Formats: sequence, structure tokens, C-alpha cells
Amino acid sequence: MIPATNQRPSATILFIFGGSGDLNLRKLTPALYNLYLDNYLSDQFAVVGLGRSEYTDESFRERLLEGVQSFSRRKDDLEATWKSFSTAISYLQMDAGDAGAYSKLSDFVAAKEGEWGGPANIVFYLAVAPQLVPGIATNLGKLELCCDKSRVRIVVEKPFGHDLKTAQELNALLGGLFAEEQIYRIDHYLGKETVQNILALRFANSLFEPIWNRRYVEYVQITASETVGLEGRGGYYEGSGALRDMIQNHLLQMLCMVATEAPISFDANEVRNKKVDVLNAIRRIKPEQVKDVAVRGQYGPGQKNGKAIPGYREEEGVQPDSKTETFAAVKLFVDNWRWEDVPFYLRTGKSLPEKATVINIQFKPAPNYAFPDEATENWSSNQLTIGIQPAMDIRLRFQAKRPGQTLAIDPVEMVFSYKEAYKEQEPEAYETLLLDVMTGDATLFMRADQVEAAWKVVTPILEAWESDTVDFPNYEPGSWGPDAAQQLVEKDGFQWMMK
Ligand SMILES: NC(=O)C1=CN([C@@H]2O[C@H](COP(=O)(O)OP(=O)(O)OC[C@H]3O[C@@H](n4cnc5c(N)ncnc54)[C@H](OP(=O)(O)O)[C@@H]3O)[C@@H](O)[C@H]2O)C=CC1
Ligand SMILES: O=C1O[C@H](COP(=O)(O)O)[C@@H](O)[C@H](O)[C@H]1O
Repeated sequence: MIPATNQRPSATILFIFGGSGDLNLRKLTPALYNLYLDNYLSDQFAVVGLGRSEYTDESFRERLLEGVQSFSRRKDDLEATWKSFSTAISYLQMDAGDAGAYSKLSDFVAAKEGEWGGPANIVFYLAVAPQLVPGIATNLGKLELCCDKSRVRIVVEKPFGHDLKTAQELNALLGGLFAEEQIYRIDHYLGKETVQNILALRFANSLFEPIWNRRYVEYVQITASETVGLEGRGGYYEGSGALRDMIQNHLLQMLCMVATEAPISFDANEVRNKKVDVLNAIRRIKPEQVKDVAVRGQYGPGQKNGKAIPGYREEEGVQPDSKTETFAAVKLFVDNWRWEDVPFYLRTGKSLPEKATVINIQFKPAPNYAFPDEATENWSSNQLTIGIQPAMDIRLRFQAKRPGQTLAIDPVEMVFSYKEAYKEQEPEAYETLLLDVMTGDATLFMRADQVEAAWKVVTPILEAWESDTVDFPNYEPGSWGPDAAQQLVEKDGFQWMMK
């Protein structure tokens, strides 16, 4: 996070429920390994993977090594470094539904603290399907050690609830067991360097803030497009869809970063207060308005790069008449002094032409009355483009005089590229987030009210879509989604920046 919290965490025991699962293999252990390489882990660090699968400590480490070999951003010195890192890893076979087994966690903590000669921070990471979360949290809440609010934290993965009601129920349950400061709700987009940099760009420069408002900004677009389809996650995605999976969380969080007022400090609650203000200011969509401000799509079968692609409905775990949207686009307004009547267009989808997350801030046109018509054929307004991924850059488009004896004005770009500016490789989102949990910094995590405010934004759309019929599939794989998504911006006189 932005404040220089370059301290190493103190003694930590990290329990990963879902230790034998995919998230740990792909993201969590590679992130811990990279934190270890960067000397960010305490010398007194232990991680325990939990699951029903059978592993010994040794076979579990071997399994995780495969994950690091495949998914770590660094693996050059793996042979030399894995051995010392992996001594911190152990495995505990248990069924999360077995309340009696939880005493093993307390025993582990007691043994480690005895060995280390003092108390440790204890993190319970729930990398499991959402239906297991209430049971695990309840069992953890009964442990005596969880009474120590200063050193026990619980991390909850997405999805956080299926809708507003279930999110409220989960918040109520967790809130009855843990203090809010102990609960870390993950939104991995907030761990991305480029997303965090939005606050630095806006508030560490005097240049942008004066024009960052309705007087100068025409509209904002946020696109998070993926080329992949479901990749075997049909079972999960069927109960979700693009609006729940991406817009309710990641895209609304990016919108908050763009739209927030300046925090007076980078204290976790101050930053989150400001962001929740944005969510609360988003204009409520009336049921009859949904068709005008929200578009959904589902890809059908087709071809991509000469390869046959099955439609969403043909994917494993998907109903043949599924109504689940794999594409969603919405137009939102933030009704406050800064942003009133500036449209924010958000769009996300699977099986689109590019993997890219990009934010475009489009500024209003400059008056061009002084230039002759022939000089302004290529005239275009200023635009700031924030490349979140894979291109990590910031581009400022402005007009310049083309060299030559005739007056011609063309758009050009000033580019800041992370790759060119910095030699160091940026940390993965999960590295940042795990380190923040271990150091007790909740700034990049969702507070209960933030999650609920985000659900409130999408609820009218979810309800309207639920009760309406839909003609799916309605877009080709490899296209930019249904035609209606183009019309969503075209009817306002604009274009999607990537099309
Ligand atoms: N995979 C990813 O890249 C991402 C995942 N997530 C989220 O992370 C969470 C986990 O996802 P993922 O790792 O993919 O899921 P997996 O299905 O790969 O893993 C599920 C884990 O839960 C464990 N588990 C299931 N039932 C029990 C039980 N009764 N007792 C103990 N352990 C149990 C399984 O262990 P076992 O079978 O050994 O019991 C396994 O380790 C989900 O909420 C998902 O949405 C979020 C972002 C990305
Ligand atoms: O949370 C999720 O995010 C991924 C996209 O993440 P990214 O970091 O690769 O942009 C998405 O594929 C997945 O469906 C969703 O659950």
C-alpha cells in the first residue's frame, strides 16, 4: 500500500483453509515464496495448509513446489531457495465441518509459540468455496485464541455473498465472531500496483486534480476484458455471471479509485470512508431504467484465430439454456459535486478480443475556433489512459502541431511505462495483500459497508435481469460483446476506446 510500511511482519502463523486447492497452488504459495525471496517474511513464520486430501508435510511441499514452478514470477534460484522456504510449510488433514478438529489449530499455535518464545500473529485464510465460510468462521470463533483481537485475523476470499441479502448475512455472522479490524475481505484488484497507483497519480501531483471533475471530464470508461472463456470454472460461474464476478467488486473498486475525494491520510478507515462515499453517491437505477443503462451478453460458439470455440452453453458445468451473462456493460453516474452527470461506462466480459484492463478519462474538447478547419481534421480531445494490465502504463493524449509549413494539428501521446521507468519487477497482487494482512494494514481490503454499498449498486440490475427473458447467445467469441454494448455509448455520442 502507499504509506512506506516496509516493515517485516512479526512472528506469524498462517492457516490456509483450502491449502490443497487451486488458489493456494497458483497464487498464495507463489506469493509467499516471493515475499520470502524479498525478505518480507518474519524469521518466525509458519504456514499450515488444511484440507481433506491426504498429504504428508513432504508430499504437500512437493505439490506446492509444482505450483511455484508453474506460477511464480521468479523461479531462477528455486532449487537453492525452496528448501529453506519450504521448511515453514506443513499440512493438516481435516474436514472443515469437523468442529472437534479445530483444537489441533490451537495446539499448533501453542507449540509454535513455545518454540519461538512468544506470541505470534495468527491469520486464518479461507481459500474455500463460499458455502464453507460460515461454518469455518463459526468454528474458529469458538477458539479461545480468537478472543485475542489484536493478533488474530481472518481473510475471506471472493465472492463475498451472492447478493445484498447474503452479503449482509455473512457480514452479520462474521461481525458477531470477529471485530471488523480482524476481517480482511479480498478484492485482488486492489493489490495490483497499477490500481494503487491511481491514488498516487491523482493525489501526489498537482497537475491532475484541478481538472479531475465534471467541468473538464466528459466521461470515464473502465474496461476489463478477458480472452479466455470459463476454463473449467463453469460450476462457479453459472451461479455468478459477469456483473457479480467482476463489476460488483473489481470494476466498482476501480471506479472508486478514480472518483474518490482526496483522503486526509492513508489510514485504512479514512481511505475506505472516502471510497464508500463514492459508492453511496452512485445514482440508484430504477427498474424501468435498467434496459437503458445495462447490457448483458453471452458468447455463443464460433471461431477464434481459426480455432473452433464452444459457446458458453456448451462448457462443462453450464446449463444448456443458461441465462448467465458472460459480458456486462453498465452506465453509472456519481451524484456528487465533483461528478454529477459525468457518465462512467463499465464493461467486462469473457471471450473478448484482448486481455486488458484499462481506464480512460476523456476530457471535454478544447475550443478550436481559432484554427482553420483544414488544420483540425484529426482534432481529438485530451485523454488520460491508465493501463492496469497487461500494459502497465499511463498515456496522456494531447494535440501537437505536425512539423511542416502547413498548420495541422494531430493527437500525440506522452507515455509513462512501468517497464521503462523501473528495473524492478512489480509484486503480484497477492504478495501485497498477504503482506498487508500480516502487518495488519486493511486499507486494500473491503470493509463490510463497502461490500454492501457495492451490492446496492448492482441489485436493481440483477433483479431486472432475473425477472426478464433474454435472447442468448448474443455475441461471437473474439468480438467486443453484443451490439447493444456499442449502442450504450454511441447513443450518448461516444465510442468505446477499445473496439
Ligand atoms: N483459483 C483461483 O485462481 C481463485 C480463487 N478464488 C476464490 O478462492 C476460493 C477457493 O477457490 P479454489 O482454490 O479455486 O477452489 P478449489 O476447488 O481448487 O479448492 C477448494 C479447497 O477447499 C477444500 N475443501 C473443500 N471442502 C472441504 C472440507 N469439507 N473441509 C476442508 N477443506 C475442504 C479443498 O480441499 P480438499 O478437497 O482437500 O478437502 C480445496 O483445498 C473460492 O472462493 C474462489 O472463488 C478467488 C480468485 C481466484
Ligand atoms: O476475480 C476474478 O478475476 C479474474 C480476472 O482477474 P485478473 O487479475 O486476471 O484480471 C476473472 O477471470 C475471474 O472470473 C474472477 O472471478
